[in-house]
Amino acid sequence: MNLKELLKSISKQISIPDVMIHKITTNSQFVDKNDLFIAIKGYSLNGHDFINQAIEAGAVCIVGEEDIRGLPVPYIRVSNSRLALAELASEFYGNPAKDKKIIGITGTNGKTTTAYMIKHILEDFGHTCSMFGSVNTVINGDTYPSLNTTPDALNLQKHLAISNDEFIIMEVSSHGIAQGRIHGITFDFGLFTNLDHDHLDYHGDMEGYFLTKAKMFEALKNDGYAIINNYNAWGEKLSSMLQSRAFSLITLGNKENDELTINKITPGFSEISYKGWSLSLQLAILGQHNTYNAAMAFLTASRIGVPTQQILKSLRTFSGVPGRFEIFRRSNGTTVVVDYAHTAEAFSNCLTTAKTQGAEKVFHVFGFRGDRDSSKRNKMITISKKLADETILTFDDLNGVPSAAMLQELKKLNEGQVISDRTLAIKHAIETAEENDWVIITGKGDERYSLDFTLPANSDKETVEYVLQKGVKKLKTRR
Ligand SMILES: CC(=O)N[C@H]1[C@@H](OP(=O)(O)OP(=O)(O)OC[C@H]2O[C@@H](n3ccc(=O)[nH]c3=O)[C@H](O)[C@@H]2O)O[C@H](CO)[C@@H](O)[C@@H]1O[C@H](C)C(=O)N[C@@H](C)C(=O)N[C@H](CCC(=O)O)C(=O)O
Ligand SMILES: Nc1ncnc2c1ncn2[C@@H]1O[C@H](COP(=O)(O)OP(=O)(O)OP(=O)(O)O)[C@@H](O)[C@H]1O
Repeated sequence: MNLKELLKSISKQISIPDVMIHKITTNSQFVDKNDLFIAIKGYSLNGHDFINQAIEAGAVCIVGEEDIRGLPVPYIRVSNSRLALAELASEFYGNPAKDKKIIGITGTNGKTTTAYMIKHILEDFGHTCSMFGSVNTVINGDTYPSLNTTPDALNLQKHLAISNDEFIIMEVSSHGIAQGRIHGITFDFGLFTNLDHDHLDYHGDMEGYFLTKAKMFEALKNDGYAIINNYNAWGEKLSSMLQSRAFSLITLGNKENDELTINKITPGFSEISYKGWSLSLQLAILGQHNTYNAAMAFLTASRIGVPTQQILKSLRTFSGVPGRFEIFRRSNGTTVVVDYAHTAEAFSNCLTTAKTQGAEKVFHVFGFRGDRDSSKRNKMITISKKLADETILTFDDLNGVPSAAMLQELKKLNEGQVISDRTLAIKHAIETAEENDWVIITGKGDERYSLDFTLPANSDKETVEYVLQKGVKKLKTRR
């Protein structure tokens, strides 16, 4: 694309070279000849510090938000580099969002599961779907690993440009919203699953976190649908905020105005009321929280036009998401669950499910990601100690925190049991548990990477398969 043409919306500078740019990048290490480099102030580093490196590597123009002069190539100063990045990326890829039907899912928990459920229902009915989320990215039937829950603006626009699918189902994280990754995108559907204490290191307090999530609904089309889970108090608050908006507001809850009500949840089977009909919702996966996710998926698919009985049929065959309440059995009968819970409410759902399934004793193994919201840790410990019979703390992704400091923190939080080596902690719990006991491991799910390079980056699923000798003979020490 011609650089002058690309920059016309943000700069009237006549000295912009008349060149075809090769690509846009925000990382000086990836700059090639004739690239446009956009300097972003990051969480830990500042892209403006890498401008000279970018120019040396061949950047023909720089966009940034700091006052910088005397560069050998044109420098365009904008008020917000991240927003400029989103606008330029959209322009560069031909404004791909405008013709797409986009379903945005936000909330603390349940985004991935709900996204998978919607994809499964729509595909069963013959639609094609792209999906951008924390587990992986699926476009035109091909699967790629995901870097972030919500792709950065450049990748998002690129993904949209290459997708030929009828629907785009995307998880929208609060970081993604705050960092302008979805700037310029408009949604046909906006889903809010719930809100629980998380990411307050980034958002300050629950109100700030909530308002960031709520911003996604500013980008909902007037003829679109907001689908909100009012069983969560934050959902109710969001619903009342959205009352006067032009789009349709559809709620899941237990009040008269709610379109779908969950009357009874039993393992694998729930009774729901939908538009006056009494229906039974059957799921092959466990976890009472999954009934809420299924109800959100139901409401979405229903508005898209999938018949009710067809939706219920698809939900019955939904096999779950890797590392989300995934169940394994030891030869002695012990049930082992790998889950991705990161909040107190998610812990409560998991541990309660084990008890309602008849677990005699529940062993709970988990840790905390280093350098991330430490204010939620006490709540998580409290709920684990209340609902589990044995709480075993271990290392999660240290994310740069020295192991000695994390060990000290774990010992302070749980005077009982701390086994720092995650594999050993999991092995200990599984080998101690008896026939009717459950071992619940929360934190890494099937996440096969680590932000830290000091510990092996195995997922909990891999570790459990190794401990149970299910095909994995040797645990890889990927870092
Ligand atoms: C803390 C954070 O948000 N980091 C994100 C950020 O990293 P970054 O490397 O750009 O930031 P940085 O290191 O401060 O660098 C600043 C700038 O300098 C540039 N730079 C840096 C070094 C260099 O040599 N040259 C150079 O130009 C960088 O390219 C960048 O533009 O931008 C990257 C590209 O978009 C993201 O992948 C990365 O997400 C990391 C992996 C992360 O953990 N993010 C979390 C906070 C996150 O976004 N999570 C949510 C989900 C949360 C949830 O719901 O559980 C998500 O949507 O994924
Ligand atoms: N509706 C729900 N309410 C409460 N907890 C839930 C709900 N759905 C899932 N969970 C819990 O949250 C964990 C993560 O689920 P899921 O991956 O679907 O959520 P997410 O919003 O995508 O989370 P993340 O952004 O951390 O990947 C699950 O393993 C489960 O413990």
